[in-house]
Order: sequence, then structure tokens, then C-alpha cells
Amino acid sequence: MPAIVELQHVHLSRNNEPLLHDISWRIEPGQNWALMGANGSGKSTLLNIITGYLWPSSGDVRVMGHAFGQVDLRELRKSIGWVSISLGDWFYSHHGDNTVLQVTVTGEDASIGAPFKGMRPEQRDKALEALKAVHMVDKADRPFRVLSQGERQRVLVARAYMANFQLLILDEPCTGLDIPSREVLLQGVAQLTQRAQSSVIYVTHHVEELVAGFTHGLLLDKGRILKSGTLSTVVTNDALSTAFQVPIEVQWDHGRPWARVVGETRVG
Ligand SMILES: Nc1ncnc2c1ncn2[C@@H]1O[C@H](COP(=O)(O)OP(=O)(O)OP(=O)(O)O)[C@@H](O)[C@H]1O
Repeated sequence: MPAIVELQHVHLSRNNEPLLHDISWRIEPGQNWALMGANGSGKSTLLNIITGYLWPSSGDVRVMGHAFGQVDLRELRKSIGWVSISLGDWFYSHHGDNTVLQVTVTGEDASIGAPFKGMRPEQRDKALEALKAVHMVDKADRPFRVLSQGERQRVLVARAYMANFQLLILDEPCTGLDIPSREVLLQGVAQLTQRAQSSVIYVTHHVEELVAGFTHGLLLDKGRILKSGTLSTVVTNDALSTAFQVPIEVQWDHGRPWARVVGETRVG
């Protein structure tokens, strides 16, 4: 089986400024990666390259074995899910009157943009099961537009559960969530990491969101890879302290890292 993502020596410059420098990254099916780095370190730029919205200045990009430049990106994107605050805003604006259940069902054929087409009983059951996983089943019949930000994110995670994405990007899904909502959402995320042939890329600034199921990490620093590998070798005191320019100490509790600041920040 081909790698889900294979980047080789990717560079991207804008106005002679390097935004990404010599990025090589291979994601095998079944691996689940945390993508971390300070604000402006290049995470979104890198995701935009993987999804074909940005073209590298040099280097090779292959996604699910397809070399960019030789593949219909619109087709390829159907195998890639991207959960973000922006997607929640988009559903709010375009499908706000659809119910939570209806929005969840659209995940099955990744039909963003298509009008809601109705649902078969087995789709309904699967969607209700997905909503149950993120504790949203009691709100299944509410219009999407009335949901809070955190509830929207939980529904979008349930929607991702409906789909058979080969690559699922979860882009800071816990933004704005209170602690219990975060934990509920993370339970849903943990389920998504259990799929054998697919992979999750989870973007975060908060290592405590990396629940069991995340196997690897990539830490960016000013557009370069500071550290890449198994999660425990990347989420270390030294690497995080360098990346975030503040002394950080990590403690692991049942396979989940927790970070605390242990000194003064050097950020200007
Ligand atoms: N089109 C562009 N032209 C010039 N600079 C850009 C462009 N797009 C992004 N940048 C710069 O590239 C750097 C990386 O941006 P990017 O959005 O990838 O960072 P990020 O790691 O996702 O940050 P955050 O955590 O704040 O979301 C930033 O300094 C940004 O200003």
C-alpha cells in the first residue's frame, strides 16, 4: 500500500522569503500524526501543499501514491477530510437550516456543497451512532445554526466519522472548547485514530489534546522540521521549549502528554 503522504525536500518561498524549507515527511497508513509548531511556523502552509491548494517551489509531493501534477486534485480531495473552524462557518452559512443529523450524514459521500439528498435508514443509524460518540445525539434534530462553536466542532468530528477518508486533517478542533467539551471531542477523535488503513493529521498547540491513538509527531520551527518521529521522541522538554521559546516541562500520564511552563518566556 502506498504512503498516505510522501513529501520529499519540499521548499516554498514567497517574495524570496522561505515559508517552508526542506520538508520531507512520510505518513504510512494507520499512523496518526500530531502537527505542531508556534504561530507562523508553517503548519497551514504545509497542509495547503498536501491538499494541493498550494504548489511547492521545489520538491516532490505524493498523496496516496499520486504525484501532484499527474492527478485530478478534485478527485483526490474526496479521500481527504479537513475539519476546521472554517468548515463549521461554511456549514453555518450554507446549511445552517439543516439539522445536526442531516449535516452529519453528508459526511458519508463528503458531499460538501451538494444539497442534502435525504438519508437511508442505515445512514441514519450510523450518523446517530457517530453523534452518540461525541455526545450530540440529543441535539440531532436541532438546526446546525443554533449550535455553539464547540458543538459545531463535535458535529464535524461525527461527520468525519461517517466518511471513509484515507486522510483526515483535524485542524485545531478543540479551539474554543471548555474542558468537558474538549474531552468529549477527544473521545470521538480517539475513535477516528483506530482505523487501520487511514491516517489522521491533528494540528494543535496543546499537547494534552494528543490522546492515545496518536503515534507520531512533526514539530515545525520557522518553516523547518525541528523534530519528526514517534510521538514520545518529539514531545520532549527540549523540542517544545525550542519550538515555543519558553521553558516547557512535559509529563506523561497514561500515554497522554501534559505540558507546563517552568520559566520565563523568551518571545519578544
Ligand atoms: N501568501 C503568503 N505570502 C507571504 N507570507 C505568507 C503567505 N502565506 C503565509 N505566509 C507566512 O508564512 C508563515 C507561516 O504561516 P502559516 O499560516 O503556515 O503558519 P501556522 O503555523 O499555520 O500558524 P498559526 O499557528 O498561527 O495558524 C507566516 O509567517 C505567514 O505570515
